Order: sequence, then structure tokens, then C-alpha cells
Amino acid sequence: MNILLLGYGKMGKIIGEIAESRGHQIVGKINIDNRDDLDQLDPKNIDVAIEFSQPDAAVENISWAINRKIPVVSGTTGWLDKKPAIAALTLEKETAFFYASNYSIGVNVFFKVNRFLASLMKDQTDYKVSMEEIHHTEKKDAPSGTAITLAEGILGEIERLKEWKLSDGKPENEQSLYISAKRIDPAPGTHIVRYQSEIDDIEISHTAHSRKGFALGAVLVAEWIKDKKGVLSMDDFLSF
Ligand SMILES: NC(=O)C1=CN([C@@H]2O[C@H](COP(=O)(O)OP(=O)(O)OC[C@H]3O[C@@H](n4cnc5c(N)ncnc54)[C@H](OP(=O)(O)O)[C@@H]3O)[C@@H](O)[C@H]2O)C=CC1
Ligand SMILES: O=C(O)C1=N[C@H](C(=O)O)C[C@H](O)C1
Repeated sequence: MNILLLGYGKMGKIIGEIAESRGHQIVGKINIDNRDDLDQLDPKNIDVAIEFSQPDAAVENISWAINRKIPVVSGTTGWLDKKPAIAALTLEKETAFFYASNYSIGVNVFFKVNRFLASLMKDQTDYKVSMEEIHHTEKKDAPSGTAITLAEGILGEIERLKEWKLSDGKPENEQSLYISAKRIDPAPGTHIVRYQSEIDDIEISHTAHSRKGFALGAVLVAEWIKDKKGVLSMDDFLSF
């Protein structure tokens, strides 16, 4: 399969290595300073684009590929307010767009565990729910996309919580789920969900030991999406 990498930073590089080790060819490695290389590429020679760039570049990168009917696997976080426009463009161009805030299998299991725990805790009003995420200091967005997915899972189950908020040291209210974002090198990604009461605490956490799980997941999805159409997610890809 011929793969175009839109964004060739920490993730793009590992994705490229894993893709090549699985027999794929990388036909372009695009960063901010070599975007002109896109003009030299023949879209018919690209099977899938894998996009891990940065929040303010994601829409331009994804649109470039979708406009050329190239299926896109995107992992960039922090731009999702624009996802409806990308979804509409995908349907108009009759191609495929796949987004996940986290491509690792372990985190996707953790998403299910999080939702199940929240469903058990929905009427346990003595417990205060909170979240923490820890990432490396180069991360541009906060809270992480994964933390937002976890928060949405909790808000979907616990009615008394109306919204999530990034902790900023100001007084907290009971209707909000607070997410504390810490930036500590070299953390590839840690997420913790806590239920705390006077009597006891319940805590679930996921810790990535490297970026390999995110990158392998993105390559597996790229192999899967090649001949598909529509706006797709991990719920379509995973069998659990
Ligand atoms: N969904 C998931 O599973 C995961 C998602 N992520 C997300 O993926 C994104 C990338 O992460 P990471 O690789 O660690 O970040 P990096 O900062 O290491 O890499 C981002 C790359 O994007 C490039 N870039 C910036 N602007 C453009 C542009 N206009 N066109 C093309 N490329 C551009 C940068 O180039 P330059 O260096 O020249 O500025 C840089 O090389 C982040 O949003 C992160 O949150 C990360 C891990 C897992
Ligand atoms: O920027 C990162 O590094 C990561 N970003 C994703 C996120 O925002 O959730 C996934 C992972 O946690 C690493």
C-alpha cells in the first residue's frame, strides 16, 4: 500500500517505520516546511493518507487529501470543532475519513471500562469525579483528545455532571467534571479517572510506555480503511 504521511514529527516517524516494516511504501513525508512537495505527488499513486500534524494544520492537511478522494486516517487532536465540515466534505467527495483521539488498543479498552464504571457510579452522589492527564511538554493542546473522549463517556452516563472543564485553580462547581492537565517529560500519555469519597476512592488509569501503540493502531486502521467510504471511527474498526 502507498501511504502519504501528513505531519512527520514524533508520530509520523514511528508510523512510517511501522508501515515500512509491514511492507508498505511511504510516498511522502510532509511537514510545514516542505508542503510544496504535495504538488509533485500523483493522488492516484496514494492509497491512504495518515495525518498526525498539529491542531492548526489538521483541517488544511485533511482537506487536501479528501479533495483528491484519498482516504484519511487522522490522529491530530485539538481541532474537532471543525470535524462536521470535514465529515460533509468526505461525503461530498465519496471517500473515507477516520478519526480517533487515541489509536492504541489499550486505551480503547480503557474507554469501555471508563464508561462501564461511570454507569455503575451514576447514582453514587457521595463520590466526586475528577480526571488527570499527563503528557510531554511539547504537547500543544490541553486537555488531551483522549481525556476529552473519557470525559464525554462519563458525561454520557452521569446526569449530575453537565460539562467538562480544564482545572485552572479557580473554585470548582459540582456540575462540572474537572480535568487536570500536567506536562512532564517524557510522558507519552497517562490518563487517570478518580471517584473520591470520604469512605474510599476508586481509580482507573492507563499509562502508555511509548508511542508504539498509537502508531501501530493508525497503520492497522490505514490497512483496513483502504477500500471503505464514509466517516468512520474506532467503533467501526474494533470488534469489541
Ligand atoms: N490519536 C492518537 O492516537 C494520537 C494523537 N496524537 C496527536 O497527533 C498530533 C501530532 O503529534 P506528534 O507527532 O507528537 O507532534 P509533533 O509536534 O512531533 O509533530 C507534528 C508535525 O506536524 C508538522 N506540521 C506542522 N504544521 C504542518 C502543516 N501545515 N502541514 C504538515 N505538517 C505540519 C510539524 O512540522 P514542523 O516540525 O516542521 O513544525 C511536526 O513535524 C498531535 O495533535 C497529538 O496530540 C499523538 C499521539 C497519538
Ligand atoms: O500529543 C500526544 O502525545 C498525544 N495525544 C493524544 C491525545 O491528545 O489524547 C493521544 C496520546 O495521549 C498522546
